[in-house]
Amino acid sequence: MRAFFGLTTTQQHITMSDAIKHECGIALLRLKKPLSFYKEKYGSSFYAIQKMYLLLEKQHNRGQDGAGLASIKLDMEPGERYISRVRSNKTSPIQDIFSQVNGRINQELEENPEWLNDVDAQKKHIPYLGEVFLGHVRYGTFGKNNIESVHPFLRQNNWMHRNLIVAGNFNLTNVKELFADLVRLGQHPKEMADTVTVMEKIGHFLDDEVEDLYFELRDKEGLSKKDASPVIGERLDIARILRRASKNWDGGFAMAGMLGHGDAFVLRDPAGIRPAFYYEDEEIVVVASERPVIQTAFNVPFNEIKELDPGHAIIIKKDGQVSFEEILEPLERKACSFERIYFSRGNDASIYQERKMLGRTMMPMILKELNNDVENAVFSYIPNTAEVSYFGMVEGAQEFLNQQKTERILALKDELNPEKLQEILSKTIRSEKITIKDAKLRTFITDDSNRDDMVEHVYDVTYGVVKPTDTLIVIDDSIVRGTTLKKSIVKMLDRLNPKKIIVVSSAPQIRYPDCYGIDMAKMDTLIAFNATLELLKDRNMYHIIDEVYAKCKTQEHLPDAEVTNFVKEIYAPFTDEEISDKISEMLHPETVKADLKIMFQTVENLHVSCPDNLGDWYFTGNYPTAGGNRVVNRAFMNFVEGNDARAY
Ligand SMILES: NC(=O)CC[C@H](N)C(=O)O
Repeated sequence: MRAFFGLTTTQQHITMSDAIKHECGIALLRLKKPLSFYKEKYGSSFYAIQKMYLLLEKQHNRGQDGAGLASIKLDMEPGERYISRVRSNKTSPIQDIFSQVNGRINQELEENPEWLNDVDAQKKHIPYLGEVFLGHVRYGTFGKNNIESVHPFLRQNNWMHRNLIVAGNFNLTNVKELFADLVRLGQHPKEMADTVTVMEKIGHFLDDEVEDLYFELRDKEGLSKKDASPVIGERLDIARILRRASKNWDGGFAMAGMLGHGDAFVLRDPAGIRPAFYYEDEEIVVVASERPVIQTAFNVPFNEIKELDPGHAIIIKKDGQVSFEEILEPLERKACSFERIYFSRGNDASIYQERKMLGRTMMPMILKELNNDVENAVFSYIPNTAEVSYFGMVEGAQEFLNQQKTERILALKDELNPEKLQEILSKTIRSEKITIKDAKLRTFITDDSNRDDMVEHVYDVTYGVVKPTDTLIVIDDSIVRGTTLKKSIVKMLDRLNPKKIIVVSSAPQIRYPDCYGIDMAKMDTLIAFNATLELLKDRNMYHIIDEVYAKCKTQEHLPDAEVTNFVKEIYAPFTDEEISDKISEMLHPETVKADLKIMFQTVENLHVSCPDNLGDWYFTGNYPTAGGNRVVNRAFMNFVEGNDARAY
């Protein structure tokens, strides 16, 4: 039964109604020196834990469903704990895990003050005080948000090197097949979670490798079980394990792992869909999903942080040796452009420029809509992710105004006097902070009609800067479902009584589902799809839906490589503009007096703006892996069949 009155956290539902589910973030850190080194140089043996906190906190943009941290202590004696792990799916999960970690550490130090400066004793007794760390922030794309789904996942064993800890930013299109493979191998996975499936896949070949090595050491070198153990750790061929494990993975991934004895790795998918960056010096090796995170946490320059090559793994052996191995043959590079548009932090040196370019390249379309009348225009943005593209848009507007001024000055030439010149030069682009996000807004009463009313107030507006003759141009990073726009933003903006509202999306129309790590797997959650359905109805072309469905259906049993994305056919009869106009119509609330125009970035300009991240399947339907075509057809069939499931 619904609670009638009480402070409920519909905040989540209100502010997230339109937001795309972000990505996951990973952070792997290896200390190359003994703990005493960090204590001496940086004043604390908890150096790595502090760095892990920074690495995760600086990636909190990537996921708020949960967070986790695991650590490995090297060279511990039998019977001593060497693996620690903590996970949380509370409201502020990163805060929660680190307050648990700190709590444990402080408690141990309070109870044993003699350990305060004794690094050896600390390592022996205090949890988390290790040399290899794996952290994760999660936004689920598979299964639920329960604590069992929070990374890192742990596969325990009494053999040190058979302990496997895994965390990833990933989504595979064929998890169900991989799961079936495991069952075929005689395994009995205890849950149907994608991360468990991936981990068990790696674990299976890890076990194999350990066993092979053991028999080899026993038979050829006559080593006892006990003596073989450390040698197995040294000789474990991580690349071979990863090659065998990932052979049939279809998807986007940055999979990170640690083994009980201290080896660690990160493997990136062959199309480079998911990001991974690394940095190494004499003291540390670090891998994270975003570059500036490493820059900030370790104060190192941009060009010293490298991107992990697609299809490659960085492998850090227990002895600190770092190597890079090709695990999967690289495909054409199709790094996810949404990382640049929206997910990743805008303070990355390249992303910052790319986002500005995304705003700037929208200018010709905006000017056309304004009939070049920039004087009666107010430029603004939706906080906070569209802020950078807004700067680019305003720069573009300024450039246009300067051109106009130049032309006027040149036309006046002889008649020019200081007053006239002053008058021309005094014109500026009006750029204002119009929308304010009141993220903390909560509702008291949860019945739906009231909620809509409250949703309207998630954003507030700045009064007094817009005239009734003005057009208000507001840039947003992307428009998925359009719910927040319709229910909140447009209504709020209309209170300022502008003549017209233009909402600019720095991303193109999202027409297809994602299956590589963004939780966007259903067609009818996309406004571009819904608008296209309306257009098909308007023009008596709805039969296309049945035809495409029939075509999808015939492919159901084809191998992935032979599947075609037939969903493209439903968009084919229409121009981008027609779809955008339909979207404008659909997102125009009845009560709003101002004209509304919604315009989207073009795919060409997206590529111009983000030249290294050409992954654009959600806009174009061009999936970089074969499984993508299966997923998009499945998503479409799900829609037609009224099935609300994710399509992978
Ligand atoms: N966004 C992600 O990378 C999610 C990772 C994984 N598929 C999960 O749901 O836990």
